[in-house]
Amino acid sequence: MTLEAIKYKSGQLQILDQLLLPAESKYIPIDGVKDGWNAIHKMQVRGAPAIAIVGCLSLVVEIYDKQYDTKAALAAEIGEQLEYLVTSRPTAVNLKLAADEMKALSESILSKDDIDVDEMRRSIIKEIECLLEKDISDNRAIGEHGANVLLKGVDRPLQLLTHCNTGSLATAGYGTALGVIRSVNERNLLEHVYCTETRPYNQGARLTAYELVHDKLPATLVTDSMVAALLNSRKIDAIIVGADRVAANGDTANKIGTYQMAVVAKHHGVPFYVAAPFTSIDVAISDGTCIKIEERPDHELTHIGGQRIAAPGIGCWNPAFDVTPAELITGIITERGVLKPSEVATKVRR
Ligand SMILES: CSC[C@@H](O)[C@@H](O)C(=O)COP(=O)(O)O
Repeated sequence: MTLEAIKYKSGQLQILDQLLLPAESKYIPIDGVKDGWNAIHKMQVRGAPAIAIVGCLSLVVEIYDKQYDTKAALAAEIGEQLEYLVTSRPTAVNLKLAADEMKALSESILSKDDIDVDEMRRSIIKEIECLLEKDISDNRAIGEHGANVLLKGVDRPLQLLTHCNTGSLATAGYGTALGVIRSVNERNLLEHVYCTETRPYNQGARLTAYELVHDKLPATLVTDSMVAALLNSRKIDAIIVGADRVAANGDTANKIGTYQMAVVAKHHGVPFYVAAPFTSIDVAISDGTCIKIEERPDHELTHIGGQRIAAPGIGCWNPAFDVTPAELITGIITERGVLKPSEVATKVRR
C-alpha cells in the first residue's frame, strides 16, 4: 500500500491531516478554496509540491459545480481565488508558479471566441487535475537521475542522510529527496538512511520516519544537532534534501536546518544534493536574498504535542526555512537531469 497525502476524484478532495500523524491517519474533506487555504496555512498539508496541488485542486472543488454567466466572470473568480491561495504560505514557490500558469491559461481562453464558459471551466479543471500525475512522474524521474548520480562509479550500498519530509506526504507521491532514496533502495543499493528529527515541527520524526517505517527501509532517526557527529563517526555518502524555492543562481530555500547541514557537509567533504522539480525553481529572482522566509508562531517552538517544553516567558525566533548558498550545493537533481547550481538560470529558462 502506498501512502497517499492527497485523494482526489471528480471534484471531491480529501487530504491526510498531517498534524495528526503519526498517531492517527485521518482524511479531511477540502470543500473549496477557503478550506484549501486553511489546510495549507495550518500545515495539515505541507511540502512545496503538495501545497501547490492541494491549493489548485481546492479551486477545482470551488468551481466544479458552479454556474458562471460569462467567461469573464469565471476568469475573475479564478484570478481572485488563486491570488488568495498564494497568501497561505510565502516561501515555497510551487503554488505561485502553478497559480500564474492557471491564470495565464484562463486569460488565454478568455480571448478565444470558439470556447464557451463551460468548456473553459472544463479546460481549467482538466489542467489542474493533470498536476497530480505529472508530479508523480516528475518525482520518479528525479529518483532515477538521483540514483544514477549517487551510484556513479560506486559498487557498494550507500548510507544517506535527509532532512525534513520530502516523500509521498509532501508531494502527490513517491517524493523528491525521499524519491531518490526510494530509487536507490529499489536498486538494492541502500545500506542505510538517516533522517533528522527536523525541529521545531518534527517533520522528520513524525512524517519521514513514518514513511521509512511504512516502506521498511533500513533507517535511523537523529536529532538535528547530531549531524556533525554523524558525519564525523559514520560513513555518510551523501546528504539529499528537498527545496521550497531555488533562485536563478542556485541558492536554495528549504526547511530550517538545511543550511547548517550543508556547511557541515562541506567540512566533511560529503556531497550535498538538492532534489526538486522545475516547479520549485524561481528564475525570476536572482538569488536567495530575494526569498521571503516564513516565520511561524512561537508555540511551534515552545510546545510539543500541546505540551509546553520551554520556560514560560522566553522570547522565540521561529523561521520555518533557511537559504543554502549555491556554493555549498553539489547538484540540483531535477526531473530533467542533475544541474550544477550555476546552470539553473540557463537550463530552466530554456
Ligand atoms: C518535496 S518537499 C520540499 C520542501 O517543501 C520540504 O523539504 C520542506 O521544507 C517542507 O516544509 P514544510 O514547512 O513542512 O512545508
